[in-house]
Amino acid sequence: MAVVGVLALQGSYNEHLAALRRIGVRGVEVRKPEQLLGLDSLIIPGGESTTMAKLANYHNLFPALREFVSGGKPVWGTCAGLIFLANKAVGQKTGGQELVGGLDCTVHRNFFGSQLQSFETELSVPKLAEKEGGNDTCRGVFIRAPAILDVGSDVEILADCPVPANRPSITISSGEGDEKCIPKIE
Ligand SMILES: NC(=O)CC[C@H](N)C(=O)O
Repeated sequence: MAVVGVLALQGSYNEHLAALRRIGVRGVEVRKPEQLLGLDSLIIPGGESTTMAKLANYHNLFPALREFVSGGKPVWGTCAGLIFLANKAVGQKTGGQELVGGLDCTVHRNFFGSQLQSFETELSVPKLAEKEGGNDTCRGVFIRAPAILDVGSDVEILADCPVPANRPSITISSGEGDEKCIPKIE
């Protein structure tokens, strides 16, 4: 049976492990570099990416995570996990944070604002339904969520969501002076 690793440093790793159990898939907690060996795929859960990065540094996990990602096995990052996988992140805390990288995109860490601007919405995912079966919509939960600002030409976008009208305007620092991030509103 395939073994799915779940990065278990901080955040919603228990929920991912419980979801895997519910569908009869073996999930294992990953906290040390050697625990990545022999996994068939990896989930990096949501949580708080700065804290997660500090813990990953403490456990010397970044080199092994990068090796796993570049090895080409499936890796799924939700929320903070997505931030981990992005090649570039903006809106970081002072001093920045280390990223695993591998996904050719730029993310904004807290694009939608504070916890109060968290929201749920129905996402249209026809391409996913075509490939995997099931409904062509799926409930999206955006908890202090990041947004993907741009992607490389090899990235396939399976779903997107309009920017909510109540999203606060955020000033982001690109490292080359401050700039205003003005999202496309559909
Ligand atoms: N739900 C989440 O994982 C939120 C991620 C959070 N914005 C961060 O910077 O890590």
